[in-house]
Amino acid sequence: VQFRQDNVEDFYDITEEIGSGQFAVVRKCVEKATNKVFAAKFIKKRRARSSRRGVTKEDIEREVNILSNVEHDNILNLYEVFESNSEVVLVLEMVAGGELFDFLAERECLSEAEAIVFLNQILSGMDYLHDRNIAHFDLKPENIMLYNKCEDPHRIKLIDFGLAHQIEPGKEYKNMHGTPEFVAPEIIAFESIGLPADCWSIGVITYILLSGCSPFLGDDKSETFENITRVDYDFDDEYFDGTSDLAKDFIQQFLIRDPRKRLTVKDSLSHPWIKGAEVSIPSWNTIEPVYQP
Ligand SMILES: Nc1cc2c(nn1)-c1ccccc1CC2
Repeated sequence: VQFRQDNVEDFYDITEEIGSGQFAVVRKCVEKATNKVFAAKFIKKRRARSSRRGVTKEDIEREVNILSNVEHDNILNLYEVFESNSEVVLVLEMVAGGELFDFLAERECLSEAEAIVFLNQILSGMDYLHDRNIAHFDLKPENIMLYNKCEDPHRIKLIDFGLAHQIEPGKEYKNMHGTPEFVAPEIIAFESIGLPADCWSIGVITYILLSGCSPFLGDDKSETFENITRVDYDFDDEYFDGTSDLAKDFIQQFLIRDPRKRLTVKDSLSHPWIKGAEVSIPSWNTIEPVYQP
């Protein structure tokens, strides 16, 4: 995908803000020629090498390259890219169902059946990425968007590949990034990191989906890091009383200190909790669909 040097406003009507990150703002936009709705992600370019603000051209190109070379139903699609001297604009597929984070906040926690409907899609998208040695490195409920609110069962898309990297097998990769609550111990220890870091985050996300609680969250960042480094978490009966042993085993196999011993995405698809699930989502207007994953 080439970076168009035209002005994005000549081709899209830019409207309300629908999201924002550290150096990016996402606005709803309508393509003038087709009246189709997209999401425009405006990324501030870093001006000087020494500056801490904005994103380097190299990091922006990495995100664009990854998005341009992936195509999966659960990964947000990139349509085109515009560049001006101060920013790069990614024209992305519009998803209007909001973050899984907010969906969960309204419900406090999900039934195992509902969590499995989401996890099947998260694991499917992550299996596609990991097959291509692409690590997301920022998996969290805020970066999982619902396609739309009214659909049932809910379809999701993985978004924000700003920290994603293609990991060359055998090559060492180290970096300190991600959101404290969800980062794997090897990231905190500044050891080499790879695909297993995403698997740790999936374990944290599953714990949150089923309980509404965050397993390692402390009163501040350093306490959270302490809890992660010690893998200090438990299944408090107050929140996990009705949770099946299979679900707890699924989580436990991701939250393992040694990345080499951690469950891979591919293996997790065969875990009895995911594989064995006869998932049916009660929906008011149709007979009960029974899903055989
Ligand atoms: N960092 C973010 C953040 C967001 C998005 N993308 N990247 C997004 C993409 C498509 C539709 C809506 C959004 C809003 C949140």
